[in-house]
Amino acid sequence: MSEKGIVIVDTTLRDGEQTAGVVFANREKVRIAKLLDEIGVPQIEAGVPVMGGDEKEAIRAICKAGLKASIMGWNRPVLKDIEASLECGVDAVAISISTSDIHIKHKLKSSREWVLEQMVNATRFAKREGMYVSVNAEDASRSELDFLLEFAGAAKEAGADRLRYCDTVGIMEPFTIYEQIKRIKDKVDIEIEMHTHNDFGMATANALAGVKAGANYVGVTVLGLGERAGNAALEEVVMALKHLYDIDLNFKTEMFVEVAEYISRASGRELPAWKAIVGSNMFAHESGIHADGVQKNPKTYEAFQPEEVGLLRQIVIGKHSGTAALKAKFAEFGIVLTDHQAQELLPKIRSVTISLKRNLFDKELMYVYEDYFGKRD
Ligand SMILES: CC(=O)SCCNC(=O)CCNC(=O)[C@H](O)C(C)(C)COP(=O)(O)OP(=O)(O)OC[C@H]1O[C@@H](n2cnc3c(N)ncnc32)[C@H](O)[C@@H]1OP(=O)(O)O
Ligand SMILES: CC(C)C(=O)C(=O)O
Repeated sequence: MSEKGIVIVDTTLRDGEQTAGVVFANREKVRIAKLLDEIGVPQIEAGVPVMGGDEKEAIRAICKAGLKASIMGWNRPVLKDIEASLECGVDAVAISISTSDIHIKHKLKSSREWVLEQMVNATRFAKREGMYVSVNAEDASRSELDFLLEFAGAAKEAGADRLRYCDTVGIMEPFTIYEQIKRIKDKVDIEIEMHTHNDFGMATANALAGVKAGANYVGVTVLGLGERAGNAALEEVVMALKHLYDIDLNFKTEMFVEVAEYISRASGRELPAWKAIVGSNMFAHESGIHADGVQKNPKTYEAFQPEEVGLLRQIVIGKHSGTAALKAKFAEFGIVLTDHQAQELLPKIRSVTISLKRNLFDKELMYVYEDYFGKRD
């Protein structure tokens, strides 16, 4: 594990907004930045200043909002990009260029030498302007390692503060990414940020593997929003660091659901019930054995306490419920079911849930009870 503290870099406002079809209104961008700042994000990548217009205005407004967080603008290693960032008032710039031959040849239609030259010149320029500089190796995971090392070394020499290792198309897995990050850390004395995409569902695991290998910055987005299958999710990385790696970044995690719901609304993207950490099913228990266990001790089927992320525990009565859940549910209505009554009621409830193809609401449960045992006094 890295000896340096782990720093979260949230890019919901840049890579998150690059999700095909997503647009945040300017006031939403500012509100999101304030929320991220409030929960404890130390660095916010606010967008792409060279786009101009609304984007530039929103970034400028975020810079003027008096936040504690560092505000970063994303740039190509191009003078007009960096000048646009400076005009917004950011204190940090991402200077991004591809290091893989596939990108260099087919996208940039250029050479490795050109890539190095652009990156070095842009980094020197940004440093002269007093910026914190993160040099981004786009498509690092498909780059030849020797060239990536040369790029990292040149970035360091030009004054870069860190290297952002980008698994741009999300093709890495944790064991390989661990080896790669370790190699870079062994060869070049530079801090590393993990920027991982989720094309194979491994963005969070890959980010954590990078941390284990010595990376100490982790790029994330709320809900894992981002290009294609998205990025490593803020809520997953922070909670995994806390509970699996014992690294508590002191985030206001109890606001995670509020923030996730806001981003979901602002992006027009669903917050799935089964979403790790913040989905409404995280602490909903239907299966009889689970509901029974959780009532005896929540730790039996919960990784952490629901309040820690702003959720509540729920016992759901459905097809897979058992008698312990039924008794607990009816106790909430002030009805004490005997073991015998619970056993009699269970098959009736099960058959209603099957015919409705869903769990039962409280009122429906009472109707089944009254149909069977008669109306309560
Ligand atoms: C992996 C990532 O997430 S990278 C970040 C991607 N984000 C975005 O693209 C969102 C914001 N982008 C934009 O608003 C626009 O694409 C702009 C303003 C950056 C550029 O717009 P345009 O000038 O119209 O160019 P367009 O988008 O069509 O094409 C991109 C150009 O940038 C070049 N380019 C791409 N990456 C880089 C780079 N890192 N460094 C230098 N040039 C680059 C491409 O080769 C292409 O140049 P060409 O027109 O000479 O072939
Ligand atoms: C440009 C970088 C930072 C990126 O978003 C990626 O490679 O996925």
